Amino acid sequence: MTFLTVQHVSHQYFSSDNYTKALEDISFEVSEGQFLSLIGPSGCGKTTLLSIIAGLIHPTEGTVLLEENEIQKQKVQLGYMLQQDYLFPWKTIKENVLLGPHIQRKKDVSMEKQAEELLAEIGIGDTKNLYPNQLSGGMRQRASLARTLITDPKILLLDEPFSALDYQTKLKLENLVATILKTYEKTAILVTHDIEEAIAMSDTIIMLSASPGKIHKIFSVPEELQQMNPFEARQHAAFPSFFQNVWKEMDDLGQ
Ligand SMILES: Nc1ncnc2c1ncn2[C@@H]1O[C@H](COP(=O)(O)OP(=O)(O)OP(=O)(O)O)[C@@H](O)[C@H]1O
Repeated sequence: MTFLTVQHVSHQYFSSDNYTKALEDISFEVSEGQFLSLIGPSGCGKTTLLSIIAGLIHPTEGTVLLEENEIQKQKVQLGYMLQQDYLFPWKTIKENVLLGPHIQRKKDVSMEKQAEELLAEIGIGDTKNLYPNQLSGGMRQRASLARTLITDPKILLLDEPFSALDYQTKLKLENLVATILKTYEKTAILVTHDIEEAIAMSDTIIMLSASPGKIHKIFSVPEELQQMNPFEARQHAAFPSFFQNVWKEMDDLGQ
């Protein structure tokens, strides 16, 4: 069954004296457990599309359905991971992770145990009583991942979550996120400027063209790369030729 359906979505931003046509007639489907990436030139509407899928922006035209119900008419648990971690500086890492459950009034010992287990699983168990300013950027993004996962979101929306990290940390985090999402069988949509990252992490890549953003091409990542973690995928013989195909297509957009 199709999990998420984006149907004929167009969006315009209006201001007092003009308007910007950000997206035009975007349609695609995502199945449960799929990892989809959105790529395209700067300003092509990737973040706008992610915000529409999150229900934060109402599209000028079209609809987004989750399990056949309009996303804006239901209370869907979505997870968001952004370039900035937005951890609260006055709360410990464990308290930050427990923020979602506390808002949902799930304030019991089992949640605390789950937070600790999650932090341990993503490799920062010993930071639970520290404050965000005592952690490196990569560790903070790990904490942000734990905070997202503890609410058991139906979909994870990832808006360039690794772009502020150094290359080494970024590779480690890509691996961790991909592995965790596979383990928990989560559906994810990643916005990225990085073609390599999109190939290494996802099953499907949607390339948008700009002004307004339209679907230019949908790529299926080669099966053998999908089976691997991002680090292994980058080493595989099929990676460079597929990268070249995607790169050429992006280059042909000339934007
Ligand atoms: N709040 C807003 N008001 C008016 N125009 C906006 C607003 N947000 C985005 N836009 C415009 O909509 C278009 C798409 O922007 P969006 O941020 O979605 O693109 P993007 O592909 O995510 O960009 P980037 O890759 O640079 O992050 C751009 O022309 C942008 O200037």
